[in-house]
Amino acid sequence: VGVEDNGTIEFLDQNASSAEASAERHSWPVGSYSVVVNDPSSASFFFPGFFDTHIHASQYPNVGLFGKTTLLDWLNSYTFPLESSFSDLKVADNVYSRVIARTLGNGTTTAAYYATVHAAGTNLLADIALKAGQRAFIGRCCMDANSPDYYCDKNLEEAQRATLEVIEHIKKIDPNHDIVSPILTPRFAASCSKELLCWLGKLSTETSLPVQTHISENLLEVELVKSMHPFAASYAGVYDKCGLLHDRTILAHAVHLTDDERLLIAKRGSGVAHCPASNSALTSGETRVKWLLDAGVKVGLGTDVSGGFTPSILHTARQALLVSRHLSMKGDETHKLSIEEVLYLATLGGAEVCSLANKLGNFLPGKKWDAQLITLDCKDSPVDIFPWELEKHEDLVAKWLFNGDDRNVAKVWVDGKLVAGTAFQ
Ligand SMILES: Nc1nc2[nH]cnc2c(=O)[nH]1
Ligand SMILES: [Zn+2]
Repeated sequence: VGVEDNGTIEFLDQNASSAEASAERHSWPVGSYSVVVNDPSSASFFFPGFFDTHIHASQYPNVGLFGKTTLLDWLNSYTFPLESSFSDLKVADNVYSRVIARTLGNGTTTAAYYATVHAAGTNLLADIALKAGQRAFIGRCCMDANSPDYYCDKNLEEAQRATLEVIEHIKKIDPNHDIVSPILTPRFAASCSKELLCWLGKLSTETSLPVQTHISENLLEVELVKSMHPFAASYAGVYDKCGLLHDRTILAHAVHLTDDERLLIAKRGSGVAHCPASNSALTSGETRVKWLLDAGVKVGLGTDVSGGFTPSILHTARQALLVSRHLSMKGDETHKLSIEEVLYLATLGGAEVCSLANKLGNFLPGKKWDAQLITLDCKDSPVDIFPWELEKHEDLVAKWLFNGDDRNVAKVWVDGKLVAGTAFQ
């Protein structure tokens, strides 16, 4: 793969014998290129970097901790107490550094992060992502209603001020948002006033900034939203009436949508972050991914750490495949997702949800080199490969999906730069 200095993919050679030979064939002058070559006789391959379209960076210490709770009691007993501790920047620094190192090491080259309500901690998350070289959408969590006194925006004005502070900070550290971008983040309709939702919708229209939020994750939550916001006919309608449903909006979960909501979301061009590990852990339900795709809704994968127990998108893709089979066991085979389909959700699907498919998501020349080098025959590999399997590329990918982990991620590039992996020094 020939990559220009600015990280853009210039060419792909299926049969390159060496970097030099390949560069010469494409008339690249010596020294002006960077060509990465993979040995086809090894159990290794390049793969596009993963997109995590929904992850709460601040909840990383709680991965695996959810007991038998469901969404609303989980928020009160596990989540809000942890997030409130991010008023301490030492806690924020420790957790954010580790979650970024961990996700990058698992091949996540782009992540849409929730931080907490704290502006200073959220700014720190942006600093850490930029320094580590991970593409990141950074959201300060807005929550001015129906939230605990010890952890909330005290009023509308406070939510507005803190939101603008984070946008300003990120503009300063990455003016063109090449690597880190702010994302407007109403936590969910059940924790925001109508005034705050509509202010964020207006801000999004004026600035073109993206939006992320939760939708229809849990049946009790759906009822709560209905009672809090009777001005709209549906959960999706609340966001729509406030100008928050557009083609830069990421909606996490979307488990219990009605058909009308599905069509509205498709019409507005919003994307869904499918979070299968979280939906199983918190017994939220089973998102009908094929049903969404059939209507033209964009779908990517989200770990939803720490409703989800794994920071790995590979593991999340595995969960997406299994959840689709649980849906199909109820009698409708059309729900079943293939290996190719869940890996599409993990990469190009995620790029579409993040409105980045024009520059990321696969290896078409002209796109950016955000990539992983996967090696299945590495030291301590969790995957056993047999000699007769080396030529069967589809089988190698299947074995990787079901048994691989971060030990198989040898190198991770973002924007053409090597940023992580077991071979990263
Ligand atoms: N999974 C999940 N759903 C939410 N709904 C509102 N907040 C949250 C959260 O932190 N995690
Ligand atoms: Zn979430």
